[in-house]
Amino acid sequence: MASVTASDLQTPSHSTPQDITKSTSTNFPPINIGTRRSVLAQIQAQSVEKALKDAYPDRTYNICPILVQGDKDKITPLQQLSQGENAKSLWTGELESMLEKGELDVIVHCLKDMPTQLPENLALGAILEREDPRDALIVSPRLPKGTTLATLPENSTIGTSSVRRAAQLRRLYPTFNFIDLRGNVGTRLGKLDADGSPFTAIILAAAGLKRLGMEDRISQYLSSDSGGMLYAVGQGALAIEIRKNDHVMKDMLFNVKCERTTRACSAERALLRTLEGGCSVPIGVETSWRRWTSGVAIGAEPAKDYDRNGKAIELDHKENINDQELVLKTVVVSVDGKDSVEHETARRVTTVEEAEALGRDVAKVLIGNGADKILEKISAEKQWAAKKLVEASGAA
Ligand SMILES: NCc1[nH]cc(CCC(=O)O)c1CC(=O)O
Repeated sequence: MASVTASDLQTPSHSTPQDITKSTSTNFPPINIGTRRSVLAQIQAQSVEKALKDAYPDRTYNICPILVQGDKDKITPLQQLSQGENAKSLWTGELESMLEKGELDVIVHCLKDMPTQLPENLALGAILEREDPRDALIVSPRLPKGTTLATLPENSTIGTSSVRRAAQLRRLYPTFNFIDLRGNVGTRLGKLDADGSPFTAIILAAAGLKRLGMEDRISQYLSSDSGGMLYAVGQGALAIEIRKNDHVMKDMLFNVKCERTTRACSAERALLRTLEGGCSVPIGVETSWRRWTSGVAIGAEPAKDYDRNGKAIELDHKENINDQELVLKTVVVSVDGKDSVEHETARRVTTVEEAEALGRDVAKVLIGNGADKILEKISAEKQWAAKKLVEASGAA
């Protein structure tokens, strides 16, 4: 069988999915979807497979769960594992080299875990519709259901390995203590629930729990108007990584991506890129859309995707996204929670480029208001820790 090249399949953007798959569909090899091995990762890969299948029912798909380095080593502390050179390759190295070699056609990621800079020959192919982006509070079974951050005991011990979550919580609740907690969702819940557990509560992304059907464990959804916590850049959204020169896949993904999520997350990622923050930097964001007419935003409250109980509110997708403006709330917090800079702004963004410009502009405002000093201090401390680590391993 002659191999199908990208130029054979170049189709005008107005073409329907059938135009691409029609007649020659049986000649196409399956689309190999790479993912990590955890249950959650595989559920996420299945939702990407479903999105692709809905748009291209004639193609065949093959989910390939891969055991990656970061999942093999569960003993070395995360921050140590992800120092310097290892930082990028730890979770994505194996998958990306398989994608480069053509053994995979797409990789499914949580957008939150994707670096803002990708390897030269790979690209972010699409961002899918966002699941609930908020953080969630899960309390010990020894506490009453419905316990909130505000009603937790004063000296509660919170399990999280996220610097962003801990920093924001330290700022709001200076009496809380924090213990590192890693592993997949099941492991973390197990550690919270165990007899003699040191944890009063843990924080997890609502998205992961919802995908696993475990949202009944959520005691409080955290947001700017409930709990005062902002989420991580890209949280709750799935991203598809492809080869940069794979124009066939690029065209296919055009019918799979969510424009609303793509614009919001593009603003968030441009902000992060400009602030040069990795996943370990305490930057919180919250994005939403609200109606915009001729320069006048209607309604003081931004349109919410989810109500206070985490129930999805129907977004009117017939409403033109270009008649809305993107509201971007941001916070940068020092690790000890003592210093913070916040900024909120709204702007109509009709393209991804405009969304990115919004993110960069907000980053500049944050820097101007003192975020640079907070981030410099964090990066100096990180370099110090890395140096100590090298010294310690040299001595061993
Ligand atoms: N860093 C781990 C990670 N990466 C993405 C998610 C949540 C799911 C998502 O954001 O789509 C999680 C777990 C967590 O933060 O609780």
